Amino acid sequence: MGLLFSHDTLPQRVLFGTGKAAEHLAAEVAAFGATRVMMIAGRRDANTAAGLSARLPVVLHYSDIVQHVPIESAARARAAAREHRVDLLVCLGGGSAVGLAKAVALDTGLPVIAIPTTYAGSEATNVWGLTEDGRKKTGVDARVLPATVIYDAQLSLSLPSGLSVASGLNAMAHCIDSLWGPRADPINAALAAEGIRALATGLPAITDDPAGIEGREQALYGAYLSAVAFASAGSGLHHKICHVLGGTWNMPHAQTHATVLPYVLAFNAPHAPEAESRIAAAFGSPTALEGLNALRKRLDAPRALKNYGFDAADIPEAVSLILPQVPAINPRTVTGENLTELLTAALHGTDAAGLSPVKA
Ligand SMILES: NC(=O)c1ccc[n+]([C@@H]2O[C@H](COP(=O)([O-])OP(=O)(O)OC[C@H]3O[C@@H](n4cnc5c(N)ncnc54)[C@H](O)[C@@H]3O)[C@@H](O)[C@H]2O)c1
Ligand SMILES: O=C(O)CCC(=O)CC(=O)O
Repeated sequence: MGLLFSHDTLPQRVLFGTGKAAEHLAAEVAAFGATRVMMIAGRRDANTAAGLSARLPVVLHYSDIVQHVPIESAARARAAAREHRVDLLVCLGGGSAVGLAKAVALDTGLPVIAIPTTYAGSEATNVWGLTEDGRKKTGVDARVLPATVIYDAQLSLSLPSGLSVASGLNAMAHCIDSLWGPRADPINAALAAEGIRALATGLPAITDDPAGIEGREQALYGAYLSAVAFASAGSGLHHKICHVLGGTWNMPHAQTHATVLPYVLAFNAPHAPEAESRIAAAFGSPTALEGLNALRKRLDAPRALKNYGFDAADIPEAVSLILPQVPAINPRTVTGENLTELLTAALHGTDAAGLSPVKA
């Protein structure tokens, strides 16, 4: 059969330019006609946020940001936005800052301008996430898609190499999972392949020269492509696993993704030949797993879930929480047995290539 697919492109303006964030932000705030801006940025970013918004009509600087957006944190931010009669949300920071802005937008319908400083990619998706009683819930809603994204590599220079690697591999996971996600299509695949290439170029450049701009620009560009592909394709097996681990054991998002990725790739790739050859080609390596592993080695990537708050005793609960969420279509059938094997290998950081092949 020829090509047969449907694809939704999300409406969003992207402004890219190193050293241009203040100029781009001022123009966007003016274009919105905003007069009461809520600036969401963590304490670490307070000075940068103040500098970027010095001449803007900011009525509230908000810094109470918690990873995985607990509902209590969302409620506080929503109340503050209402109290200050905010008409535009601007968020500066990683996925946690963007996630909080999305939580406010979900409730209020306020537009969001996102200025990301990690490679998490939340800025380019219409996906929200909230955590309640140790369970992370996600959903899709047009209201949470930032209207404008402003990428400025200068603002990511302070992201330490280790976090850059972990976050960049979070973006890599968006690319790889989008090749077998529930709504995978050729457009997502093209974006993902270019995202893999950009990240595989940018991340080593960052670790070689953390103060250099080119690697940071490539990583931001790759992160954007990865998020567009992920938003369109939907969560595949990898994201379902990391979503449960992050929400239930409050594990650090980027490091969890970076650790789990080679195991899901080793698990699925032998059963997804088209995805496997696309990933391999994007890495310029004989196989997808070899390409990813070579990059991970070069970057000294996060290796074992046991280093991030997960324990062998947690595996049965993780399996029981993940199994009902496994996408209906995955290249390889997921069972309690093979999922336990995958999580056990990721827990200890053993060679992903050693995962058992599917039984005939
Ligand atoms: N909804 C979506 O589509 C989507 C996509 C990806 C991630 N997320 C969510 O985003 C969150 C994770 O985002 P994250 O991995 O960016 O983590 P994060 O935003 O929590 O940032 C991680 C750490 O890096 C620090 N940091 C961020 N930028 C920095 C910089 N430039 N310099 C120095 N330090 C910096 C932060 O202060 C924090 O301590 C999770 O809650 C995840 O679920 C959502
Ligand atoms: O905002 C969320 O928590 C849900 C989407 C998400 O986290 C994507 C990812 O796992 O990287």
